[in-house]
Amino acid sequence: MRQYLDLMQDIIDNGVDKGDRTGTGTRSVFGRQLRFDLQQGFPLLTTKKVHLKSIIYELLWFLSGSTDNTWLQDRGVSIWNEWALENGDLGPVYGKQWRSWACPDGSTVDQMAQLVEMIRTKPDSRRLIVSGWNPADLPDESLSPQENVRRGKAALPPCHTLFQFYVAEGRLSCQLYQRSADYFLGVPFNIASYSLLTLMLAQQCDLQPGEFVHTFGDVHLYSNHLNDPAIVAEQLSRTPGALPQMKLLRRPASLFEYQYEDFELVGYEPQPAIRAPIAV
Ligand SMILES: Nc1nc(=O)c2c([nH]1)NC[C@@H]1CN(c3ccc(C(=O)N[C@@H](CCC(=O)O)C(=O)O)cc3)CN21
Ligand SMILES: O=c1ccn([C@H]2C[C@H](O)[C@@H](COP(=O)(O)O)O2)c(=O)[nH]1
Repeated sequence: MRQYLDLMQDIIDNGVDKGDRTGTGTRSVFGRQLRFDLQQGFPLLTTKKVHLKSIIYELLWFLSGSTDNTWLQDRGVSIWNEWALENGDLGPVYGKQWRSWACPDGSTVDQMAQLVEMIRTKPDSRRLIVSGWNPADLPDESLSPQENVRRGKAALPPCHTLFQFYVAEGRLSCQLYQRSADYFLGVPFNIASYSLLTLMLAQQCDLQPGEFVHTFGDVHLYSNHLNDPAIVAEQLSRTPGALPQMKLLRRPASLFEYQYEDFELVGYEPQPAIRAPIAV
């Protein structure tokens, strides 16, 4: 995961200091890419301990089509708490767009089910795409996440906006376009989440995993992470270790039937966790 630290240094060296929606302030660059060969191990950061349980449950939550934060809270995952209404509602976020995108005629599109079917039947297709970006459901940036949810909009617009798959020589690769990336807190989660999704889809479609290509729009370090020597500087002072392996212990009947217990991470020996405040 040397490339993760290299892009962190790139943001520090080449970034521009800007204000942002949360009022925290960021240093950012625009347009970057990381690549991970999924045959070389599972790309979970080793230079800090990453809480994989939250990542797995969040992905299973997206795949279930839920947009209710209480599903996560019931499983001990608190990463979406700051954006939800008291009843757990987050508005039409990822789960809704992935599994039941609303059409003007009242019908819905299950983009994930269609994706599995397309990879199986038309692996050479150049249309193996899922979009979370639905302009009809976008929040008003001048209102709080909760106020947007009350008005039927998403709490946040999707950060991982669009992803595409590619099949060649029996391998399945995934490229994500992430429009906005909290490099210290969000990105380690996003890398692991999409890598895991690619492993699951490969298993479901009888393919081997290929590459995860992570393309960024606005990739930023929040100034409170950057200016705290115990956060970004500490991360950069550490040397990456060997990557762990992710084992899928069972082949469920569909993409939508995986359970937390189906995943086993082997050989993860991270350095200690680094706590950081989240910008809301
Ligand atoms: N500013 C910001 N950054 C994000 O990454 C982000 C948002 N907002 N809003 C929506 C979701 C929520 N995500 C989050 C939220 C919290 C953590 C976080 O605090 N991570 C801790 C561990 C927390 C845990 O797993 O319980 C970490 O040290 O990685 C990570 C991603 C990703 N997204
Ligand atoms: O999966 C995620 C979700 C969110 N983020 C970050 C990126 C930004 O720092 C904020 C979202 O704020 P916007 O003003 O909507 O861009 O959350 C992430 O990195 N990964």
